[in-house]
Amino acid sequence: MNQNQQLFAAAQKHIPGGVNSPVRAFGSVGGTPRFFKKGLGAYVWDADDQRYIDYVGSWGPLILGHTHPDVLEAVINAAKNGMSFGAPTAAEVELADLICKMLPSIEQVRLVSSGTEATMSAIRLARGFTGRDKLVKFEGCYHGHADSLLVKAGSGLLTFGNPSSAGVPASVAADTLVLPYNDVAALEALFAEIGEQIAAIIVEPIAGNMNMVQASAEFVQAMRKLTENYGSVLIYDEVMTGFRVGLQCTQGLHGIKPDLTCLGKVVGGGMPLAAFGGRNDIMAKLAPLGPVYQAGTLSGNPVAVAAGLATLKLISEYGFFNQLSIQTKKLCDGLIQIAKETNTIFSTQSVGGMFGFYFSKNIPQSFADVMNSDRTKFNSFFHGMLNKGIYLAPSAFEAGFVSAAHSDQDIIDTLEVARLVFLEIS
Ligand SMILES: N[C@H](C=O)CCC(=O)O
Repeated sequence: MNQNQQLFAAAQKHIPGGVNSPVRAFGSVGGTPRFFKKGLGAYVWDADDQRYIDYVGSWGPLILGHTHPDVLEAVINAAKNGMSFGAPTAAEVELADLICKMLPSIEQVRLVSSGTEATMSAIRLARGFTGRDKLVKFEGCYHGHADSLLVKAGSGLLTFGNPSSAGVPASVAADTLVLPYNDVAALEALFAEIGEQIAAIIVEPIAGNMNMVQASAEFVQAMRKLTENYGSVLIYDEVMTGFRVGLQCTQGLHGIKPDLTCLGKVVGGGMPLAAFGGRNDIMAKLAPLGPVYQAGTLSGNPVAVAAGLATLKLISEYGFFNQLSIQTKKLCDGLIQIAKETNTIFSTQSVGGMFGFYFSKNIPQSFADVMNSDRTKFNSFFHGMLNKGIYLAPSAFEAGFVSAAHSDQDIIDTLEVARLVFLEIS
């Protein structure tokens, strides 16, 4: 047994499934998860000292690559002054100001510790604000693991083939109404029927938890118009896309202002930090100002805030997203070219530093399209790449990420490996 195998066996003794989050377990692709011991720039090293070019980036946060020197320095300096106070700090005021400056839809923001906390709190707030219970979500979207959101969800639930979790009371799930993604007619019909009862729509505006599916312009406009007309709250879950697809996130690309936005991943620079924020009148309902309770001992943790601030400052530098988009597109264009040359049915797309690839002729527009892609082929591709030093997400239902640390040579090396693997599996 190699080190990864030994560690996985040992891990299963005291950690359920040997992992602290299900998607890490290589569930649908099979095989042994890699246990990482080091990350630097675009690379990670596993317990057997195998180096990989990393396109997972801790599932999205590491837009600058692993252990960026400025982020590291900020974290070390902050930690030296205290790991946690459970009290306000100047740095969290600076981060809140910066977020509000970068995203015009956010007038007030609250910092939390995970994406799940952000979405869970945003939904409670939307319900408290509207006095309504019903929530609309879309099939294949994953908004963290709060009870009311584990209904027909993507990410690890899809990976393990169980899109609605056990342990969620039917009474809780009953208020979550699930519609197909990008289906304007279904959305209009639901609002026409019970629009006055709907507290909120929550959506991944670019769904990264069923691989990568983009909301159409018509769908975005319909969500905005219907929520405005019926007094419901539009929640953009930009935990994955926030500061990843562009400096003003997906909402900037869509040219709309959601009522509430959830952020995570990049905003915390690789540390446990997330946020939710939006309109003043809605945020004013939060305790201690209003009746909606939300709290957290580690919320606004100074070390995490330092990582977030350092990261947001670096990605705000002129040309950052332009360069990141070019690099990500180079990868996708290269893959398409190789797929053509090897007669592989394949499609791919990218926005900013986020990409999806599918063993299907056309880029998926819905959950059903993703389900119809050739996932057996995905698994073979994944393992072929992994064995040759390229680390992709171990699931056909997760997006990929390019960081500023991925060099031209890294992309060239990745494409060379992809060519070999396409030939192997075609
Ligand atoms: N898709 C998930 C979050 O974005 C992947 C991370 C996890 O569930 O551990």
